[in-house]
Amino acid sequence: MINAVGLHKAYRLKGRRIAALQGVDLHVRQGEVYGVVGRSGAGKSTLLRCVNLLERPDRGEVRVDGQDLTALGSARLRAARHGIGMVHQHFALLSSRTVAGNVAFPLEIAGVSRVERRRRVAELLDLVGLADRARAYPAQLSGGQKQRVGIARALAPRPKVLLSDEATSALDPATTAGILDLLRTLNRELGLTILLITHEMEVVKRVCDSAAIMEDGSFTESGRVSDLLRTPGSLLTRSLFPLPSDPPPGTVALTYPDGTDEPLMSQITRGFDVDVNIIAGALEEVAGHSVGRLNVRITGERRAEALAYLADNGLLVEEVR
Ligand SMILES: Nc1ncnc2c1ncn2[C@@H]1O[C@H](COP(=O)(O)OP(=O)(O)OP(=O)(O)O)[C@@H](O)[C@H]1O
Repeated sequence: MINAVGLHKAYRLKGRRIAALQGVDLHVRQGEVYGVVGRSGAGKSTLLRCVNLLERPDRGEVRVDGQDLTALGSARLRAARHGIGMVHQHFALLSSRTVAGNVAFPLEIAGVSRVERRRRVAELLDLVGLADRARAYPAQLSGGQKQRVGIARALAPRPKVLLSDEATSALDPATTAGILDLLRTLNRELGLTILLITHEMEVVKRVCDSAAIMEDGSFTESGRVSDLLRTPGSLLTRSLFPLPSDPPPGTVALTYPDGTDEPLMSQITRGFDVDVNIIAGALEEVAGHSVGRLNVRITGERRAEALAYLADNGLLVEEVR
């Protein structure tokens, strides 16, 4: 749905050249939630602005829904942007307009009739759980409610893609969870493709099907979260699941990407005559799936066979040296 290849972007600031994007390839599948996570200054906002061409990349190509945005003139680009909604960290609502007036705004610009606007605004406010606040002004809303208005407004032109620029970073954890769950629901029910940028791993953990880690203008790791959880040495896996203590050398870190239904530990103790001592462990939810991490000491003559058995059964097996 979003395919960006070889994106480069540099800024000039007081005679200094700042390379914000240094060859980013981004592939977001239709209907998935994709998170780009990284520290402040990594280039996340620049990347997002290059995806809808609010910022023109110096080099590289951006395709959204099959259309090469980098090749379009300004009129066709404006039209293409109707297919790409955006929500902002600080909501960007018009304070002089009511909730309904904010959501109706893009529809007015697009020349949608008054009757149709009313119908659509009511539908959108219902969708984001704000049907009873249509006449309120932004100043009368909580942060979470403001972001719901921002989301409803972004969805008004029926975009296929939603870009989220740190949509939850100004919100407290409970409100963040509510907004992320709303994004997940919209993703599932409307088939909306969502690209979000964030500096919080928790956001990736809660909603993302795929993710990339961004550092100094490029991706150091990217892919489906379920695949990254199977990738030895994955930074994302380490950041999502720091083990409770520094794992002692000679132990093994095990990741269960598909939950912990199989009694694999008892199978290896019986099947390979090894002893298993559990040192630390955690079970977490990742985008609605449970993922386990264990740090264990395994001893016995057939230890190597036991580890191979675990890997064959879908576990990521990493020896701690
Ligand atoms: N308009 C601009 N002019 C000059 N430099 C800029 C501009 N926009 C971004 N930069 C610089 O480009 C680099 C990447 O910035 P960007 O905002 O994309 O990072 P980010 O990961 O989104 O960080 P943050 O979360 O703090 O916004 C930074 O060094 C930033 O200072």
